[in-house]
Amino acid sequence: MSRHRAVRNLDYDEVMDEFEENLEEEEENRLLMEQGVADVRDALGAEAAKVTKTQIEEALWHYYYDVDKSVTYLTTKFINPPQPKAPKPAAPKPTGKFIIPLQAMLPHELQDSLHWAEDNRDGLGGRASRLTGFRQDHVGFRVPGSSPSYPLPPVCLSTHFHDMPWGNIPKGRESILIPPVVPRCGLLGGSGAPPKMTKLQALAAARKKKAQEKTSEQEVEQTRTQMTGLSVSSTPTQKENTPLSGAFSKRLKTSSSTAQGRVPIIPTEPRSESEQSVEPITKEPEVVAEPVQVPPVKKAQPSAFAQTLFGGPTPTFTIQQDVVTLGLAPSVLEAFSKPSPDDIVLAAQAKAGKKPPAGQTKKSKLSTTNSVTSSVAELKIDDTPLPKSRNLNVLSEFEKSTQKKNASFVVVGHVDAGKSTMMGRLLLDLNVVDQRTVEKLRKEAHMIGKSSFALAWVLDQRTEERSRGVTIDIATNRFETDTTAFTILDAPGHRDFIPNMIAGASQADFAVLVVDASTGAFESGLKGQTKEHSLLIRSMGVSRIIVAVNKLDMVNWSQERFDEIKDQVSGFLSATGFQKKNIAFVPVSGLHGDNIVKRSENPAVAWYTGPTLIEELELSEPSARAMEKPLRINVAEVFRTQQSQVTVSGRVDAGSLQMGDAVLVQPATEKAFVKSLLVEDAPADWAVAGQSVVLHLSHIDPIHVRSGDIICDPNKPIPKEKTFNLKALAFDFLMPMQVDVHRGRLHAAGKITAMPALLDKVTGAVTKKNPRLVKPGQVARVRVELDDQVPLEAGQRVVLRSGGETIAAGLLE
Ligand SMILES: Nc1nc2c(ncn2[C@@H]2O[C@H](COP(=O)(O)OP(=O)(O)OP(=O)(O)O)[C@@H](O)[C@H]2O)c(=O)[nH]1
Repeated sequence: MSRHRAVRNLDYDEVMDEFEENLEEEEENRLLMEQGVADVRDALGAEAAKVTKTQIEEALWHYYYDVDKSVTYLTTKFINPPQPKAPKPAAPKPTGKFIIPLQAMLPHELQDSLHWAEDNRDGLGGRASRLTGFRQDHVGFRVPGSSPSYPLPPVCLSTHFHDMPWGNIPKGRESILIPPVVPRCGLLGGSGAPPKMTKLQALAAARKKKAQEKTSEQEVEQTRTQMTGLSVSSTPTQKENTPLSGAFSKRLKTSSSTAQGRVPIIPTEPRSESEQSVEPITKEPEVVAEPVQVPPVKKAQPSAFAQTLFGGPTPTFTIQQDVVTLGLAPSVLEAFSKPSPDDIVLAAQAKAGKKPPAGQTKKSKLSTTNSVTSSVAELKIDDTPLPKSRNLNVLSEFEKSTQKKNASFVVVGHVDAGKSTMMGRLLLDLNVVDQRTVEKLRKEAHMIGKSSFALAWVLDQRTEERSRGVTIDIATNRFETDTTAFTILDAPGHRDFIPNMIAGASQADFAVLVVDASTGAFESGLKGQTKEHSLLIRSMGVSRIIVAVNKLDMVNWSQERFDEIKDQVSGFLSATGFQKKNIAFVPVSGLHGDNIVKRSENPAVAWYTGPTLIEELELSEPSARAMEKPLRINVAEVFRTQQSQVTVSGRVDAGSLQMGDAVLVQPATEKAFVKSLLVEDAPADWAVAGQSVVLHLSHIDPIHVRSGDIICDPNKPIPKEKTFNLKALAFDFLMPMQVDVHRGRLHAAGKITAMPALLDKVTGAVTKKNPRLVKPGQVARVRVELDDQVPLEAGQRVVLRSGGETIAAGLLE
């Protein structure tokens, strides 16, 4: 078994613990020796002067502090040495029948020394052989590796070598043989005073001996497992030698620490067979007379373990050495022979952008590449200069301007009530759309059997809308009268597209409610979206409404029908919250253009002398503008243009802005700059509340801007809320339930968590606390909790829907 394997099999923690314990025992041994010397001197009496203290100590050490044996030995050897016997005739040389090892001819002290040396071939403490009871008698000596053992007669060197020339020493020059009590070769390779055998050395030797007997692969695997679980702390002293940072450096430090503190780290070359031989021992000192001199002994190379325990040549720490001298299995060595991919990445990061070194696995390369790619992708390097601001006083500019007043209205009503056709007619008669375009649309509509939708196609421009004959999303268009610039928000009437209608209604100053006057259509519409749209627009703050009683041509312009519808709708609208002064009725035919822009020339409509639709529109005042409040723009659409990767359209709900302004996008909380802007589709330097704008933003990534977001003043941003209280008008039964919250283009999932009170519709006073149920038509304070944070603030209007139905709408408190 190699020394490495033996070292691996040691439990280093246990060894070190015992080493510390034995330091204390060293002191006990010293006291014991002093006491023994004193006892021996007492026993020798006057003869004690003939021996030195060193001889006494060696005797005591040899006989394990046995005073009697030590006295006998000292008396025999030093005080009353036996007279040398006369040389005997030459002994018969051993025959070839019995080959007796030379060791067997040595005195038992030398035999011990020889065994001790054998035990120390590889540098580990062989003195343990004596402490562990390994004593060999010179009779029946058994040579390891040879068998059988042969009983031999006692021999002595003087007898054995009596015929040797150098053995014929003149009598006067004879000296007394003092066999070395402790051999000078071995563990530490020292030649000075014999070191004491400590328990720790004995333990190490015993374990080595034991470890040598273990050779199975199972034990190797077990050792690997133990090494894997080995846990040691790092020491700062290794930091100087391990300049790498990160996990790799940490592991190096740990490894070094382990080696330094517990494991031998000096790589030692395996000794040659010659070095491991017992040849030096065979040249051990002869039995010579005084002076006592120990012949030079070849120094054994101190073992790595011995160096660790007792010190030795200054070790040289290198990373590779640390790993190698751990004596790990090849697979383990391989695993730690190179920096791990993580270490490489960390090192590369530390070196700021240098290429990772080769040798990584494909997987690590891929992950590193992905990481770098994503990092690069996340880099937002917008080196375009910031837009220059003219630092205008926008409100002052607005006052000085000669712009027409802006007004936007949403066109609502039941599906197929004629909303798009009516707006098409309006644009046609206002020459916003020329007759040629309408003729073209008429032909196209005719080709698919939808000739009657030609005017509607002026606004319904999507293929699906045209093929299906229904409006799907809000269609915007603009026209101007002498006094006002109008923005049309043509909303879908189909119930499936209510959220889009809500988005349109949120941008409107007032509304045009289109009612189909044909037989049966009005009634069905009243039960359908006529009623729902009316409730919604009122709940969303629209206070002015123009009811266009359409398709009267289909009922021969019946005044009765008109009056009937007027009565029913006005009653309903009043109940919804519209004031009578803000409700207007106009008998029209969108398809034929009666009373849209031009007063009807049909005699059947002579009974109506009131304003046309366009006149009613002009009579409608836009709602109050919150120009002096912090900037709030409700983002309707986000798209890409030549001017900017991030272009948004929407309506300025509050405040003002100008080119070059910094803005904040919520809920992303991302800053951007207004590169340029359009107001009512025309380039402008500034915009104020109530205007529809298109903003070209810079210094922001498109992923941070979505429909429904709020662009706001970065100094006074709109808060992001997850819960809010709502003063809601119930369209359906309300109770704690899941709801969808709609605000403009924003849709957010949430739930009604509480209904603190029922409120009076007019005064807003609490009429009942904590109702279990809110009935349709009642107003209540409800608490809504959202799944995610949403930019919300008091004064905003939101709609609650559930299961595809509008169940409530109201005002944030
Ligand atoms: N006779 C007659 N038909 C009309 C009039 N206005 C619209 N229509 C017809 O009504 C049908 C629906 O018209 P649209 O304008 O698409 O109705 P809408 O309200 O916009 O429909 P959605 O937007 O899908 O809800 C078309 O066939 C029109 O020709 C009208 O004044 N008289």
